[in-house]
Amino acid sequence: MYAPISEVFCSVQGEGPYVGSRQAFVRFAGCNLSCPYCDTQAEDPETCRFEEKPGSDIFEYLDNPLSTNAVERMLSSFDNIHSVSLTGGEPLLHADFIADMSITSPLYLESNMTMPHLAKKVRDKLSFVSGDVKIIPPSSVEDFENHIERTIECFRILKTTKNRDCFCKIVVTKDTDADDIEAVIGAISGYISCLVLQPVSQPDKLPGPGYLLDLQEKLLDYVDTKIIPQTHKMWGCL
Ligand SMILES: C[S@@+](CC[C@H](N)C(=O)[O-])C[C@H]1O[C@@H](n2cnc3c(N)ncnc32)[C@H](O)[C@@H]1O
Ligand SMILES: Nc1nc2[nH]cc(C(=O)O)c2c(=O)[nH]1
Ligand code: SF4
Ligand SMILES: [Mg+2]
Repeated sequence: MYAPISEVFCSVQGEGPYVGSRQAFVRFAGCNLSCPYCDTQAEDPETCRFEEKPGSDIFEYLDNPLSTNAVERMLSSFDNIHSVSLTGGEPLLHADFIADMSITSPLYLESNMTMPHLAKKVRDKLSFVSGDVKIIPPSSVEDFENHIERTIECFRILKTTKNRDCFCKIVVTKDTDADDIEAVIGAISGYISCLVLQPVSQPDKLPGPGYLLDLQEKLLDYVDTKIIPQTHKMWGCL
């Protein structure tokens, strides 16, 4: 199996409840959405950059697409990791590649949770699911109701079990509608271990602290709700 991958590196998880845990990251190229706040390049790159020594800022470049064997070889150079983060872009677009991967470290999926038929293909391989709910404007998604139905179905498929921790992250901007969040959390609260409200990184789109704290108070009626900003950007690591 082959997939376009933009980077492979070792860092610590900078978001959500596992913040600070040492991870290897595999960033798949391409996405089915275009969230207005997205901080990651969407296009398929010709090469994948591989930072063999963590934090060195020295990269080796490999031609895309990469084989599962090539990715497994890169990952085997990283020691003492908690898990391997599969991110992107949207990693579920490469569900067959993920299903084909054979590594001993636990797999941690970062997904936009919009493609339930692909979620089914990888369900049994995942130990951690960091599932986003994308509250995005009509310009970014054709049919919002159907988008949310598919999101709920993905959470049902990838829900927390005795072998898997599934939690939810929502990027909150000053345009995010609290009622939209409440409706979807009401539907998925039984599937997740917690909800993380992730304030958007762009300062001009940031909601005020009062808005976030009111939202947290409301959502705590449904599920354990934390407010955690991205931390990796603060200290300049990948
Ligand atoms: C780049 S995405 C890749 C995985 C998947 N496509 C998704 O959106 O979950 C990884 C994480 O970064 C978050 N993210 C992207 N842009 C952001 C921003 N400007 N501020 C805060 N979080 C952001 C996403 O919401 C997601 O939780
Ligand atoms: N350190 C670090 N933590 C992360 N958590 C989610 C990331 C992502 O882009 O998916 C990410 C990332 O790119 N770097
Ligand atoms: S789903 Fe993830 S990668 Fe795709 S545009 Fe949205 S934030 Fe970016
Ligand atoms: Mg990121």
